[in-house]
Amino acid sequence: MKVLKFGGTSVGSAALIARVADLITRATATHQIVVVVSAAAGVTNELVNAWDALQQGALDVPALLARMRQRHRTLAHVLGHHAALRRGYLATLEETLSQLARVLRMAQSQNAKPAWRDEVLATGERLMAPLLAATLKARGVAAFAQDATTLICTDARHGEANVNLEATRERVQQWFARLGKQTVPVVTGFIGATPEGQTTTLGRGGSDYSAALLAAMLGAEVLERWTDVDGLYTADPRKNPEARRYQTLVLEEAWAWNHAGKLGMHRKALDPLVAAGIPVHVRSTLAPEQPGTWLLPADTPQTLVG
Ligand SMILES: Nc1ncnc2c1ncn2[C@@H]1O[C@H](COP(=O)(O)OP(=O)(O)O)[C@@H](O)[C@H]1O
Ligand SMILES: N[C@@H](CC(=O)OP(=O)(O)O)C(=O)O
Repeated sequence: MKVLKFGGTSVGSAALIARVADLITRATATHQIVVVVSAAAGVTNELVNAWDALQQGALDVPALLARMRQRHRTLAHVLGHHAALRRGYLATLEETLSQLARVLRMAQSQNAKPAWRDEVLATGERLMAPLLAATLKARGVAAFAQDATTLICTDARHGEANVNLEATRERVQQWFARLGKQTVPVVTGFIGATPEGQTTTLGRGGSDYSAALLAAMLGAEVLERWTDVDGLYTADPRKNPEARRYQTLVLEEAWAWNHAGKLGMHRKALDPLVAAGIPVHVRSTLAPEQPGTWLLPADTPQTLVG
């Protein structure tokens, strides 16, 4: 099986979501697939800003809800003429926005708690996973959205929660064993929950870590990390035009560089993969024909790449 992770830049428009759904559909022809998805580009930032404004007593809740509704209604154009799927998604959108409004109003009327901030930040992923699942269903794929709060067990360090690996492994493996081989779960990245069921977040960029946990715990053949650049570079290619793409990296070396902040991924993104010896293939959703970058465990036979 493979785990495919799509970051926010890969699902930032209806056209990109359609492209992502096509990539996933193609992958199901040869592999059992688990998808991990982030919030649409910019949505988590908007939620962070909203929370900060709330702290200063300056948040306009109806205006925020209207912007979130508009953005996701526009993204839902990807469902085209699939009226029932579109209706289903719009109902989920309204339920999720009502939940967001409820938490924001609670936070406005009492001392805002870090747990509520995580509940607010989780909204972006909770709006994207059902949309991508519906888009896959429109292509005949048996997909469903999976809220990761039932899979990723964490402590209560809100904003940057620590994952309980043993509890998470047990849940993830039991959950996966019950899935049909043709079924494609679309899991919300970035979020988990405390043993009491309180939503937590794994730190900004945390979907990389969510995907790595699932890939390691399921013994995936590979974790495909789909993003907006065609691999990992010697420096951030957006800031440094001289940056050069790596074709392959030794996973264990990349792990150290990533902890030093040099590869643009969540700090813990490679931890579970190094421990389990799972390769990573970093690829571009904008240019899927490009070879990308392979991160290979030190003992991988080179013939596996290709
Ligand atoms: N060494 C690096 N190699 C590749 N990309 C990097 C590197 N350092 C930083 N980045 C940045 O990481 C970005 C992709 O990560 P991110 O913005 O989180 O995307 P996603 O939406 O896929 O999660 C790239 O657009 C790039 O600017
Ligand atoms: N949406 C979250 C989690 C994440 O990982 O996003 P992305 O994959 O787009 O970096 C964030 O912006 O922090």
